[in-house]
Amino acid sequence: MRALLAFRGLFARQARGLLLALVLSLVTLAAGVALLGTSGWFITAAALTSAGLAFNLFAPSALVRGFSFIRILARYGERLTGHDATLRLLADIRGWLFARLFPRLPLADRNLRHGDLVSRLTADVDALDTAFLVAIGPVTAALVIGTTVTAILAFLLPAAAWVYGACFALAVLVVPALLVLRSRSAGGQVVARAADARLVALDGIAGHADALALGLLGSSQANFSAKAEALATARGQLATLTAIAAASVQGLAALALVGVLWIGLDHFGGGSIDAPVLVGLLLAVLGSFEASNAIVRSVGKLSTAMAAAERLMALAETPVTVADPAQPQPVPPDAAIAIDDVTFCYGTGAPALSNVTLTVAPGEHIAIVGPSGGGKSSLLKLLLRLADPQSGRITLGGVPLADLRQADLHAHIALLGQDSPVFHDTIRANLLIGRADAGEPDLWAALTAAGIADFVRSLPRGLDTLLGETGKTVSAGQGRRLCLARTLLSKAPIVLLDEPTTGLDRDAELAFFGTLKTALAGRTTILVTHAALPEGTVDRVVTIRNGVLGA
Ligand SMILES: Nc1ncnc2c1ncn2[C@@H]1O[C@H](COP(=O)(O)OP(=O)(O)OP(=O)(O)O)[C@@H](O)[C@H]1O
Repeated sequence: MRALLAFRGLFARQARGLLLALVLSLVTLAAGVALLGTSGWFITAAALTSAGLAFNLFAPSALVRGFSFIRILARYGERLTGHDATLRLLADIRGWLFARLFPRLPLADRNLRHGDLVSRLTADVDALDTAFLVAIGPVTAALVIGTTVTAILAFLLPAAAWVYGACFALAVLVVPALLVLRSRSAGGQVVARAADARLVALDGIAGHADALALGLLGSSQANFSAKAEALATARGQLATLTAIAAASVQGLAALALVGVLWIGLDHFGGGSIDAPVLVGLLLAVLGSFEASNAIVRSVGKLSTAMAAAERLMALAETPVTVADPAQPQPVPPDAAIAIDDVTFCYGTGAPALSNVTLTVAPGEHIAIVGPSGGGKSSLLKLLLRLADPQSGRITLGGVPLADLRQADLHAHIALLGQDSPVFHDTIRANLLIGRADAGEPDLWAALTAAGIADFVRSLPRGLDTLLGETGKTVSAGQGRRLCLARTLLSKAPIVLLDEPTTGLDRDAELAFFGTLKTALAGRTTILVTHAALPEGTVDRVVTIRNGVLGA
């Protein structure tokens, strides 16, 4: 519950919409109860009055119609405003989570895998909407309706008010509270197992080609089936608890009805209440339990919302890997990069970099090559200050990276990674990520420098061509070049290229390297690659092996 309460500020931002939805759900319930009560009273009174001669049919029938219209309109309005406010709330929660996540990337906890993050950012956030829609709103509405019906009974049938009040309180407060308590662990299991199943599904899709080639599809399917079965078991447990609670509420509704009928018949015999009013009251009692049914049906989901909130808070409260300085310095222009005796290790493992010293002059192009695991990517990570070295220091124009604001540093250094994505959007939108205010001539200049302008020009829709999911409408080489154009568009004077030709055939790779010198002219460039570099691609090549820099 503590984790769920941590989101109250975001809930408060949507207070108006949520309050309106609450009022409308109250009107819906009240109209439903009034509709049933009036109908019971009306039908009984009409039946008891011979041919309706002495009974004014007009007023009650108008009331019945009026209440049903109010009920329909209020329910419609409640769904509209409730869902609108909830969707806005979910958008706020996602924005809040992303904002908390960015300074924490890359996450120190390597167990938090991609699929798990996806699961948290989608399903766990979605689970939070239930907190209001199914719990707070209906409970409040039910309490108002129950109190009103109890007050009416206290006026007309005082003894019945006690019976009804007790049954209703048990149905809307005690049963849901017990359900929340008993379903906590089942709710937690549902969330955790759903995340597991999603992870296995994502792994299965990502590794499908390999699993197929190695004949492992069977075990991949069996693994998914086992996870899905575990999830179904947890959901079954939650559903059983919810069904028991729903049956208890039905039992309490029946008890309240029999109690009111019993006491009512006694009063009817004594002449203190007439038949139409008694029937109207009985139906109103039945109608009011609609509210409690709604609570129980959905309060089971509160336990999943609580478990989801805990997972989200754990993510949002992950310690920040690198903190901004209290008094940041400006980034010096045209500055040399100086890596001075840097040693870095992940956790308590062996050093990924040992006593590395390297200087890169402004505008110089260097390549870092070496065997896999040598420490190339780790060095780029330190240059972007995604982690700090344990000893030694890195400076930019003499200013230690630790004295710069992360945002300033990242505006100064552009990265083209081996997995830089092409987004499912137009070429224009993909490029503008590099510089939002770039004009049409800038876009074409970047495309020309990246060697892909002719291709884009040949497309019927040019810059407005949709690239499809992960750029499936362009080749791997064209995708890389579009990413390079996006990197070039940024005004960053330092460019880091991490295995930019991964996935390209040798011809495409050579063509890509061929464009680098002119495309990046004037910018300090550090190219990390496994590929054999054609003569003249860079000014200097250094090798890194087992974390040690060599010539
Ligand atoms: N996040 C991490 N946590 C722990 N160890 C890591 C992490 N990333 C890399 N390492 C380890 O640090 C060492 C250097 O890895 P790094 O990725 O920098 O090498 P690389 O030269 O870029 O390799 P490749 O060419 O295969 O990308 C390796 O031993 C690697 O296992």
